[in-house]
Amino acid sequence: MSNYLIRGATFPDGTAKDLAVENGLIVEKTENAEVIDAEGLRLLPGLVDLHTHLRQPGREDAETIETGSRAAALGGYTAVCAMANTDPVADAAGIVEQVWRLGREVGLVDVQPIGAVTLGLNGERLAELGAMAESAARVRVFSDDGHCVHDAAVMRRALEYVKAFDGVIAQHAEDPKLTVGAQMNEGEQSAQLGLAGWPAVAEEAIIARDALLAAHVGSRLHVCHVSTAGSVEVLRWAKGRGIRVTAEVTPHHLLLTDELAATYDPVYKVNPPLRTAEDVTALREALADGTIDAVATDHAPHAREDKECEWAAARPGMLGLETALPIVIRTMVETGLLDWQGVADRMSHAPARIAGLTGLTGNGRATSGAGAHGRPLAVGEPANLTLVDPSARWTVTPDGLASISRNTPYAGLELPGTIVATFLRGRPTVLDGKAQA
Ligand SMILES: NC(=O)N[C@@H](CC(=O)O)C(=O)O
Ligand SMILES: [Zn+2]
Ligand SMILES: [Zn+2]
Repeated sequence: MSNYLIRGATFPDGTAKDLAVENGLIVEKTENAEVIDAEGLRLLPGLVDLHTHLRQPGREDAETIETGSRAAALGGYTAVCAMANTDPVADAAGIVEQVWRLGREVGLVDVQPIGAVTLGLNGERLAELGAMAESAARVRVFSDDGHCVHDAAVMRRALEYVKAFDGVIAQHAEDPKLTVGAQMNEGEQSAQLGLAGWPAVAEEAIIARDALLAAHVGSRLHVCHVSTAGSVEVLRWAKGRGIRVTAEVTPHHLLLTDELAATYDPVYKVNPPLRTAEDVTALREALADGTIDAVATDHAPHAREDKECEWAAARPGMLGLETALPIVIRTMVETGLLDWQGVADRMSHAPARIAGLTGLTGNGRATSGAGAHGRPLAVGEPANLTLVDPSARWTVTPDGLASISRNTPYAGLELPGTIVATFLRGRPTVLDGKAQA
């Protein structure tokens, strides 16, 4: 394994200095190192994605663990949490172990499987949460994402169950009775376009209910892809009461609005739907003040036939891994809402903490350093690093992305920030902006 000297990089706190890497760790100094000139570049702890759809097993025509891992590394990620809505569903130890192992074989990012909450995502019977937690994949996050755990009694039992191993239930907050046939955000736009609406209350009511359940049970709730100003209010209230709830927002909900539905281009169809400009403003403010803890991509690749069709027939979801940091730079950093320390927190430290990937147990004691993410950029820590050129600008082209799928909503858009290098435990997975293997 090579040694690296990253020279003159600007750390999240704004100081520029050298960083040495040896045997996978950040060290005081190193010799015979490969030197990387990082003057003017930003150094971040390796990014961690709480919400990635890798589609393997089952839809390898849309993405595989290998292509998704490559997209993640190119986006500056060193760890991704793989959603359970695969085919078969990741609702048992054997399947999460398989995903985890395939991730290790590819070796470009750490793939941390998320387990399903209920068997087959059917919302009725709890999956083998304990067996998944005890498996080699060490699952801590459970989610029926794509579906809401809508039965309050099932949600309560799931929250109770995961308490034993400091697990967390990541809820796709959508009251299904309020979104039957929904195609986009319910509001002025949907009325004009004549499309069935997905009202904000369908999300907000479930977040409020689940926050109360989490408080009742004394367990941990995470809210996936928060999309409305009202949800932000509910989260603020819950956090103010000391309820253990965390939340994520996607890059697309920080940038795009429901006006794009007027194009009838299914690339803009996503769950939860793109909302209004007022919602976007509230989400940005909430991410800035910490009401929303983390940015998560909800990277949702879809095969051509599932997107290149009529709006109503198209599957919801958009690509996100390779554009997430640039969108955050554009919406949060260039607007002055978040500094780079904030970016490091919302895209690495916080998501790693929520997913239990920091290598520390709940009481702060170190377990194992090997799988640790979201750690400080300090001597002795694993060298999971992302090097960014914040002043470079690039134009998104679907064919230029590493994903198998092409459903990026940003085609033709110029974005700030390129990923120059990504290091996973001291090994470059991206160098000079190119994936290594
Ligand atoms: N976000 C989406 O629109 N789609 C996701 C499921 C989900 O995140 O709810 C998918 O799996 O395609
Ligand atoms: Zn979802
Ligand atoms: Zn999702």
